[in-house]
Amino acid sequence: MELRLYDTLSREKRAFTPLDPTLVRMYVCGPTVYDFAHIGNARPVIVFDVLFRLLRHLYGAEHVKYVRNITDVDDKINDRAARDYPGLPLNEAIRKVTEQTERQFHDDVDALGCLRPTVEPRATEHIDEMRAIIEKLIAGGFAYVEQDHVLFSPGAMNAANGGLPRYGTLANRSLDEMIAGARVDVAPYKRDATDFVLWKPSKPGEPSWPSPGGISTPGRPGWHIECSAMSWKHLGERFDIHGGGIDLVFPHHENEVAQSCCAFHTPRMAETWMHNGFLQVEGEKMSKSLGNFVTIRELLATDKFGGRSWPGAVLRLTMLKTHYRSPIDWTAQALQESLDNIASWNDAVTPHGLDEAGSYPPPDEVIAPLADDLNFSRAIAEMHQWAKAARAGDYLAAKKLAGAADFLGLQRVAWDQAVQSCAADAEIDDASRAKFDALVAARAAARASKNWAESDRIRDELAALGVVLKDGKDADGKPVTTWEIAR
Ligand SMILES: Nc1ncnc2c1ncn2[C@@H]1O[C@H](COP(=O)(O)OP(=O)(O)OP(=O)(O)O)[C@@H](O)[C@H]1O
Ligand SMILES: [Zn+2]
Repeated sequence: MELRLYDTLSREKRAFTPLDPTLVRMYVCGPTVYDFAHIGNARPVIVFDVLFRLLRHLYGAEHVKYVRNITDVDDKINDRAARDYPGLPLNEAIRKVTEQTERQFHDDVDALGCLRPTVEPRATEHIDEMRAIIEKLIAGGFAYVEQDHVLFSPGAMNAANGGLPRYGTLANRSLDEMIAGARVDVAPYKRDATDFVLWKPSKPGEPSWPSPGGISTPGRPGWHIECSAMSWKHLGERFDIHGGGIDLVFPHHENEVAQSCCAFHTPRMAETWMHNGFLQVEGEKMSKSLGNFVTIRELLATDKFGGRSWPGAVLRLTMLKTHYRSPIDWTAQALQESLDNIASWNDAVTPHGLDEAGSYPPPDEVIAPLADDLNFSRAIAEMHQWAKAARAGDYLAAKKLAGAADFLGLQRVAWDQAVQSCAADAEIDDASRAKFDALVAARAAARASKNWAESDRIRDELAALGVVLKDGKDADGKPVTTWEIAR
């Protein structure tokens, strides 16, 4: 079966041909480990997990290598470590934060039915490779040392002749435009506004390593060089697929391409670039900085979103109902629908006595849409058809439904329990009720004083709790706003 994938670089869906069919190589940018992952962060993990499963199916499980890194060096990690463990030396505190966050991340994505990647490299274990790439870039005239920093020069890359891609191609931006649009207050160690950091000095007490480029003081790597180094170490100079969220296209992936292609004198880093769309709340990207996020853990184990906890299979199915490149609006109503789907699938397969832990083969009717740039919703539409037939007594349809669910990682073993635990409509407790009432009142006050920004902020905060606002009229016909759990 032909696999077709959309490539961000060429902006088209193309037939996928691995560089080496005996080892298909995929790299996906992983989490920065300083806090619980939110459900937006789970989207690339789930999307590329399905692709990993598909590649294993098409090429053989032992012929696919999936690398997803762990970024364990970052300012946000340092800040969190200093805040949470003020009594400990910073390096020890950092280790505590990163080890604990990595464990939490694994528990969470395991619960979402994701397979572990073949390799999960940590940035701090690849500093030698980062230094080696930086030395190559300096030697090639693509990078320079200034005030104990090493900077990459996109201008030098585009001035070089022969065989290199032009900087800006992946993001579809021209360097000239970027220069024109650059802010005026450029850091003093940069020759050009578009130059980016490969290596920087560490502050006292921060993690540090011997620096490249003849710099005598110890330092630490920039973020982009980490992925060039880890993909090189585990997949080589060129590999098949590089993935991540759409927000990573620029600057992160653009800079990875620049570093890797200039260091290894190659025209491409990855043959296919794939990016998932945003998971959104009320039309905005779910993100830590906007504060409109709900963690995977909260969804699985608390009633923070939509007034009840949600089984991993329900979260996963909800994620798979939307094409991976389209935005998803994350609502309690969508989760409730997925829960209903799983309940009805459970009813459809249970009478046929299929082995719940057994892995039935995925039907071609599911592989075919997935091989067409991961068309999840067409695959799920097939599952609904089989459920209908299975309910009417069709054993083969039940087996196909089970096979599709197993292939998609929808954890059939947990269906029965999931359905039971969610059967009773969760009661909204008094504390939540009081909190929602207070937020609605605060929003009304903000609107009365024409503070629209605050009123929008509160609406978003409620949306992130799975609560929607309802405009209505009171007994005297005056407009009032009430709330309800989105269902
Ligand atoms: N709302 C979202 N929808 C889809 N993917 C997302 C979303 N937010 C982050 N990602 C993806 O999650 C992965 C981990 O990213 P990272 O650890 O940098 O999170 P982040 O972008 O810092 O989160 P935040 O945006 O909340 O600050 C990346 O592939 C990123 O593209
Ligand atoms: Zn990366």
